[in-house]
Amino acid sequence: MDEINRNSGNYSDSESIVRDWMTRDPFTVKPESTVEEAINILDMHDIFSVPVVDGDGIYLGLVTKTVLMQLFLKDKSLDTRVNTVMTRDATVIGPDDPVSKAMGMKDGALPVVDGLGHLQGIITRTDILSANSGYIRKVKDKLDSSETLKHVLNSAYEGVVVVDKNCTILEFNEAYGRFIGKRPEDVIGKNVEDIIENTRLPVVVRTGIEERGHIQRIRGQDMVVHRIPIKKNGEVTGAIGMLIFADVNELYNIIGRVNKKRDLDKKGKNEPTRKERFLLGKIIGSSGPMQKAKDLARRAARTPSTVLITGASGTGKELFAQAIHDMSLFSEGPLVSVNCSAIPGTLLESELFGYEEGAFTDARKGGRKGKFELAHNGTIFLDEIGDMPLFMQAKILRVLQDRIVEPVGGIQKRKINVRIIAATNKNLEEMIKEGTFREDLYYRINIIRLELPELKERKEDIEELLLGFIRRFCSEFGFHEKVLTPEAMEMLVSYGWPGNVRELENAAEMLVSLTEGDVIGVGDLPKKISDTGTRQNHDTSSALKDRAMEGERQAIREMLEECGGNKAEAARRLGIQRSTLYEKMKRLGMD
Ligand SMILES: Nc1ncnc2c1ncn2[C@@H]1O[C@H](COP(=O)(O)OP(=O)(O)OP(=O)(O)O)[C@@H](O)[C@H]1O
Repeated sequence: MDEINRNSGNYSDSESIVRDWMTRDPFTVKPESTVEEAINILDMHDIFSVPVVDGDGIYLGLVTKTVLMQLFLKDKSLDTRVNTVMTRDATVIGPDDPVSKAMGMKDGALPVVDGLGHLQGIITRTDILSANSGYIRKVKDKLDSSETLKHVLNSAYEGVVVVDKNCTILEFNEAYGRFIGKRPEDVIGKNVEDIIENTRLPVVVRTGIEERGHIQRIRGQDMVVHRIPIKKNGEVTGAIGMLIFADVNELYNIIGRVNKKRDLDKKGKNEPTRKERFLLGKIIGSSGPMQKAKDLARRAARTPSTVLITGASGTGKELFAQAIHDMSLFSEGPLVSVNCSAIPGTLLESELFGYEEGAFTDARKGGRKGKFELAHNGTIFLDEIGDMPLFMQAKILRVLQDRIVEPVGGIQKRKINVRIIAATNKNLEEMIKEGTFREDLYYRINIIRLELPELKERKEDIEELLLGFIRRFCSEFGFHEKVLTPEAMEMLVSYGWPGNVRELENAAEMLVSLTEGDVIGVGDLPKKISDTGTRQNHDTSSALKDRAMEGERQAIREMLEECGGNKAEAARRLGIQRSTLYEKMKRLGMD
């Protein structure tokens, strides 16, 4: 039997295989069939040849029209059995052979015979034609997609280089070429080490381990690169190198933008992020003015704009400044506080701007950095800015405008990147009228204005603050948690708190430290507080309190409804601790 290259092919995967295109279950004749029977089959089905197969499906030979014609010429009987006249050495083909091997066949169809000699089918000229058109389509698609790939590579903003296992460059896009100043056609086919300095693609090819997000210095510029091995059947056949950003600063900008966007996305229109919730959660108080202040702080943190925090002493200005810094894009940098009223005017300049060596008699060797420079990439908190002498007001105007500092006695100016938060308990508008505060400076700092109300204007917060502070001090001092009697609480709430939250915090500390036992009663309160708790005051304040309590009840009820009764979620959304919510509900008779 003459086989066409059976098992000899090392054909490409995409080439058509006989098994996929042959005609299965072809017409056959038995060896004992007569020539007449064979002629009938060929005639009836208009075919050129018919295979002869025994009872076990084993292929024996082929009866063709040519052979039969010759029989007629020799006057042979129609009863002659086909096994005596069939062609035994006709060409056959294997089911796993490529269709291309069947091309150029003589007999119209080739029997397809497997390794055990069984007839699997026949492959006709029509089968070959179908297979070929399928193959051509596949090749065309492939060509199209490689064109598309080339186009994608060349329009990519990132540099891309592809090497084979010998580190020879196979692909090299235009972006990479622009960056290293070489044309792709000049580098393809060259060894990558001769083209790209410090390349680690050979290492990746050798180890098969990918490297993502590495910094590589190319042409004096730090680049972020990925190097990815290409594997086939577990073996490394090459690697891809990608230059991701034109320079690392761009990466930082992108990270900043991504973080900002993530924060914006997370807050779904205006919802605080987790970090914001955590930081603002440290600021106790859920009264309307406090919620407004927290919301403004959160929004201010998302911009680099200067913030002016105003409010009486002890209202939490510094606490808010800290929270804004912690929530802002400057939180990776330091928060540097300067109390403008505590530093003598003469020293303030060198304190803020630093000085160069030899700037004045006592100047430290090597000079000293000022607070503005120390706050570089972070936040500077100018506390009590209303107490800054006029000559200094003029000097810091320049920094606020251009972010440029000039150390005392220095000639070199320095550019700084800093977020400014100023605070004061003074009435700056009045000071401008009096001529003690510069109007131009005022407009420079009064960009985002956060006004913190006095405690007496948000009495609803007093209980929450007291409970929070008492809990904190008990835990700090290792005490069992102490509770206030309702009368003591009422008296504390009706007190005026001229020193605001600072005074209240100190009072809570004193009460926790000095009260014996776990219950803090009216007798434990400082005289100034119990004295003001007269009946008269008490009457007016309790009417006020009733209204406030009803307001609170309603707010809690609504939030609980919104949260499907989930108290933890309701507390979170109200911006208070879960335990505070429980305590409040108990006090408001909502259990
Ligand atoms: N809402 C609050 N929640 C918890 N603690 C607070 C709150 N407000 C203020 N405090 C605390 O009260 C104290 C005084 O606050 P802070 O120093 O921020 O006030 P200030 O307005 O900057 O005061 P000053 O004007 O006197 O500098 C601090 O210990 C602060 O942590």
